[in-house]
Amino acid sequence: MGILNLGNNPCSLESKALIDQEISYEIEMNDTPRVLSIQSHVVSGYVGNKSATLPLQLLGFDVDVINSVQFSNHTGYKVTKGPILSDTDLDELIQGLAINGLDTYSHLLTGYIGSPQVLNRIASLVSDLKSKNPHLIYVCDPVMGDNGKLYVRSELLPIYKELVTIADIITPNQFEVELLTDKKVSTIEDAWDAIDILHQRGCKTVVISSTEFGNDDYLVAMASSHADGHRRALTINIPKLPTSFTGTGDLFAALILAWMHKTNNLKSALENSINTLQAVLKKTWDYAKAVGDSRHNMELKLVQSKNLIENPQRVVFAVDVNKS
Ligand SMILES: Nc1ncnc2c1ncn2[C@@H]1O[C@H](COP(=O)(O)OP(=O)(O)O)[C@@H](O)[C@H]1O
Ligand SMILES: Cc1ncc(COP(=O)(O)O)c(CN)c1O
Repeated sequence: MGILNLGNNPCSLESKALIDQEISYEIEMNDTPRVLSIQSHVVSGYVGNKSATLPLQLLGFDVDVINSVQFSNHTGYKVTKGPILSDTDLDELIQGLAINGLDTYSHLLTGYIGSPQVLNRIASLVSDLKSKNPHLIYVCDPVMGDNGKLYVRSELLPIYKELVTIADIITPNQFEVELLTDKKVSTIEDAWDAIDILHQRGCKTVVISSTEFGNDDYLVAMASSHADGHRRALTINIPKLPTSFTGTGDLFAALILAWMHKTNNLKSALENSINTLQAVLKKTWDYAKAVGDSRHNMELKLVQSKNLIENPQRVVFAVDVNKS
């Protein structure tokens, strides 16, 4: 806006300062990370892209959104209605972006995808986007189900088993780890074994959003990465709220993406993500307790948590685990 006022005396010191300021804004804009996020959209509530977009934007990302479904609400309500994106719809959107030169991204994030045909397109999309930006990070949240129940079609599983091998970061929950590895995960050692299987298949960073091994007080999130021949393995205990939420996995994947980019440090990324989630969930649960815990009242209180997302307060901390 300074530039518009420069007409009269473009050589003055003041105007030069304004021009310098404009240039630095422009550089900042060019440096802004750009995420292509392919997940569900819900008209009402906060899952999928509705859960991921605002936090990514608040943390400084431009977010380009493709809605894999447009549902009235998440699948936990009495009914869920709305259209599912087809593979030809996806192809058209990607083509439009490519023709206009809009397909250079720093990150690709995929979450809830309702159709096997669309999920089948993601591997080639990853390689196309990596040909535009070889440094692109692909974060795959293999959204399939929770607590032993699938909430997507079972044909998605074999496709995810392939897809996670080309992802840079994956963020499954405990049930999804079991599905991906065909391995029952009943103890923390089972979980480390499953993580090793996923590393052996090619995934560099595995973050399990939560595990539960019979402890009523804590969930445990686990993170492990192999980078430049160096292994880092972490766990973090999460005080458990006595209820269940929806959209938390989607928020978690978005936060991990954002904080990995901002800190380039698995421990900080895990701590910031978990602490943000705890603050958002506490706000959500306090509200639901006060007004009644209907599905609608249990939707994440994201908008109300703007400051907590921007400035996570670290209350719980990750610990290193010795793994070779
Ligand atoms: N009942 C709960 N109490 C405390 N934190 C929770 C609870 N449910 C979810 N979370 C938080 O949300 C994150 C993601 O939840 P999770 O259930 O693992 O994902 P998903 O929705 O994919 O199943 C966890 O890491 C945890 O921080
Ligand atoms: C449309 C939709 N999108 C995404 C999700 C995933 O939610 P969560 O983050 O809790 O795994 C759900 C949960 N059933 C859903 O119904």
